[in-house]
Amino acid sequence: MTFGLFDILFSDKIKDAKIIFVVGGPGSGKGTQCEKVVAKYGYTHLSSGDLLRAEVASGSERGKQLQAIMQKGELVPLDTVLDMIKDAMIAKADVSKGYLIDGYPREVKQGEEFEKKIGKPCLLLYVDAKGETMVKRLMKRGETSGRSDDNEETIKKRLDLYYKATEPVIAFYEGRGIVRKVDSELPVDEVFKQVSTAIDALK
Ligand SMILES: Nc1ncnc2c1ncn2[C@H]1C[C@H](O)[C@@H](COP(=O)(O)OP(=O)(O)OP(=O)(O)O)O1
Ligand SMILES: Nc1ncnc2c1ncn2[C@H]1C[C@H](O)[C@@H](COP(=O)(O)O)O1
Ligand SMILES: [Mg+2]
Repeated sequence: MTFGLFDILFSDKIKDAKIIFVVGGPGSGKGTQCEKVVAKYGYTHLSSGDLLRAEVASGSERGKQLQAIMQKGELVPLDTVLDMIKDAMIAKADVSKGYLIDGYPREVKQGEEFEKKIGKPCLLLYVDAKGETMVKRLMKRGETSGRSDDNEETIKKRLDLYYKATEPVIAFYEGRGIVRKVDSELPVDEVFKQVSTAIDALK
């Protein structure tokens, strides 16, 4: 991997910005909590899923390929999603004091590559809910979301993949001591109190 002048300038610009990974199962409430963090703390919310859906909505050839993968509940290639996140971070580097990286890393390798190319997270917010709760929430959300992956078959695949590929991410960062778990079985505002406690504790 080579670093150019541009990468050095980017690293310098974001050196004081907090990077928070927001990890949890599909429908656990990551996006819901991130919106509240944006409102209270003014951080920049970057959801990897939202970035990918924007590419799909653009109608590009790449978007068509991504849609086929997401429809099946599978993960898109690491480089694609990391490049999108990095570009979105660069676009906000002058104004952002903190980044919420929602839905990333989905596997340990994604976390390692992020740290090589962008920087280290200071916190991993683990948004925890039971499998049955997540399925219920997504089935309900699917009535209005328009998301092609909010259907019974794809929800099951997304959940299986979460347990297999993403839960090890939490164990990986627990080893670093930066994981804070919030109980997303509780009402949204109660969950947010726990989220706020974790963010307020950051130096
Ligand atoms: N604590 C909560 N209690 C009840 N409903 C909740 C709670 N948090 C979120 N929801 C609802 C809002 C949505 O309709 C649905 C999923 O929440 P959302 O924030 O979109 O999850 P998510 O971002 O983790 O899902 P995905 O991984 O699919 O993007 O559940
Ligand atoms: N970090 C990611 N790596 C690979 N694929 C991803 C990532 N984030 C989102 N995706 C794909 C696969 C997911 O099923 C869909 C929807 O993501 P969501 O976080 O539920 O909005 O996008
Ligand atoms: Mg979401």
